[in-house]
This record gives sequence, C-alpha cells and structure tokens, in this order.
Amino acid sequence: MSMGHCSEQRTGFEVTKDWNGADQFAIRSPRGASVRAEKNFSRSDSSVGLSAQVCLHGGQVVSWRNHRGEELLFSSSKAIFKPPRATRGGIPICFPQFGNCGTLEQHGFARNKIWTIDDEAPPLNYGDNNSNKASVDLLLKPSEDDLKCWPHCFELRLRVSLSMDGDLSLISRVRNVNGKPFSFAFAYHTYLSVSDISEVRIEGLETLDYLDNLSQRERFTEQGDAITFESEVDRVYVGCPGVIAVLDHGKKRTFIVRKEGLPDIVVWNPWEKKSKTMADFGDDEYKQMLCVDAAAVERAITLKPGEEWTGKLELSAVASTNCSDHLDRPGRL
Ligand SMILES: O=P(O)(O)OC[C@H]1O[C@@H](O)[C@H](O)[C@@H](O)[C@@H]1O
Repeated sequence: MSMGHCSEQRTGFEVTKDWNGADQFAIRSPRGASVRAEKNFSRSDSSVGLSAQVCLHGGQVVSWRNHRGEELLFSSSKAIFKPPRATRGGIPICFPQFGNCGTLEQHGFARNKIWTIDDEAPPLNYGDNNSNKASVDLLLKPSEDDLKCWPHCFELRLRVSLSMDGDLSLISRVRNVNGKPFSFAFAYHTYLSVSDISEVRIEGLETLDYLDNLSQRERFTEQGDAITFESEVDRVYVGCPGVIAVLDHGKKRTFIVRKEGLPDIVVWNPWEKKSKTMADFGDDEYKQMLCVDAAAVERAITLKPGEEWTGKLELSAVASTNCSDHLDRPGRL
C-alpha cells in the first residue's frame, strides 16, 4: 500500500478506506489540521473542523473546511462520482489544456486520471515554508494512452497543504522529461462556495483586460469598480495581480486568492439557463458557486527538456468583508 511523503512536521499519517472501499490517505498536523487523499471521491463525513480532502481521482481537492467545520468549496449535489469523469466541485486541475482550446478533451486529461501518492517528492526549490502545515504530495505521469493523444513525457506534481491558520495551498510542478520542448496550459478550477452569487463581488481585477468566452474570446477592458454578477460570466482576465479578493456579503466572508506563476484569473458562473443544461448541476445551485481559477491560459507555458515550472495557489477565508482587512492577513475563519 502506498504511503505518502512524511516530513518531520507531521505527527502521523494513516491509510483508511472510504465508504466505497477505496484507499484514503490522511495526514494530521499537531493542531489537528488534516489533509486527506482519497482514491475516489465519496460524500464521507469529513472530520469536523479544519480539514481538506484530496482525491487521487484527478488530484482534486474536494473539501476545505474552516475551524467551525464549514465547507468553503462548492460541490454540486448532483456531482457524478464515476471515474474517469471529473466531479463538479472542489478544485479540479486543468492540464495540459484549458477549455476547448486544443485537440484534447475539455480542460485536458489530468482531472480525469487516477494520480498516485508521491512517495519521493523532490524538495521544492522555492521559498515555501512547509513548517506547521499538513501536506500530501501527489504525482501524475502520462499513460500510454495519454502519450498517444499528447506525445510529451511529463511529471506533474501537486502538493496540497493546510496551514494551522486554515489556509489551503496547492503547489504544482510540471517537469519536462521529454527529449523536446512542449507547451501547456494550466488552471486550478476553483469552485468557491458562496451564500448567493448576487451577494458576491470580486476586487482586484478592475481595469484589467479580459477575453470573453461568451463572445468568441473577444478582448475587453473591465470598467467597473468591482465585478458583480447578474448573468452568465465566462472570462479570462489576463496579467492579473498576485492577490485578489472575493467578498461574500451574505456570509460576511472574504476569500483571499493568492497566486504565483499563474498570470491569469478565469471567472465563471454558468447562471440559470446554462446550468440547467448540465446534468451534474442541481436546481439553482449556480447561485451557491463561483469559479475563480488561478491559471496560465492566455499564453501557454513552454518547457525545454529538463526544465520545471511551478505554479502556486493559496486560499484564505476571512470572517469579514471589510476591504482594509485583506492585506493585513487577519485571523482566519
Ligand atoms: O463543464 P466543465 O468542463 O467542467 O467546464 C466548466 C467551465 O469551466 C470554465 O473554467 C470555463 O471557462 C467554461 O467555459 C466552462 O464551461
């Protein structure tokens, strides 16, 4: 049975079974923060309090809970849990393609594959302090079938960490182990759970250019003070700052989205009409979700043989919608 990489900060790890009988890998940190990897997603009752769950199917984070045990990521009540299909919710990984911009399946194949626990994850050559975090390392390598449709040998590593404050971080590394350069797109397709989409606004994307997927990717410039929602939105904001805020006035909560190595932010809500055409969306559930994806979409990332790319997403949930709080990193929910 596969055991995960275990650093000295961790007090223990366990392999259990979920209610489908699939392997589930859990690590617990000294103050009880836990990150759990499951082979298949299940609606298991995740431990109350600070926690995150990661599926080996898709390398997908499917749950992130604050100290009160409140779920911070959206999952559809009609999500379909049958691999190879990605489940609707959490944080699917889009790689090596985003959307339908290429010859591969929508959003690439990574979200539909079974990843493995990475027993020997190389150290991050990157200023990430992993102390006081619970983390799990996952790995995806291409199968023979993957190589037939995307003939590039790669290693895609994902470290999912939960800090004692409850911040969730995802660090991905793509290494070219191929003889030739290759290019790819990448996105953390992050389904945030919100009270009601009409109560939500995004700050930090004002005045930026975006490609509107609802208008054949035509380029526009954002005019408003902040982004609010009254209809379907599907946009790629390009060249974004490293931190933006998603304010949920209904829940009096702010998500702080920090990113590195990922220049774009994709904002998506299908709204009522489109969500009704999607079998894995519950009635009116579009109101309870907002996808805010840290991404490299507008321009592909190119790696020469032996090169590695790193992209990081860090999410914090703050119990306030007072703008001035964002930068001060106040106490988490
Ligand atoms: O239904 P999927 O494949 O998970 O994609 C959902 C949406 O994902 C978004 O990120 C895209 O911008 C949308 O165009 C897409 O519809």
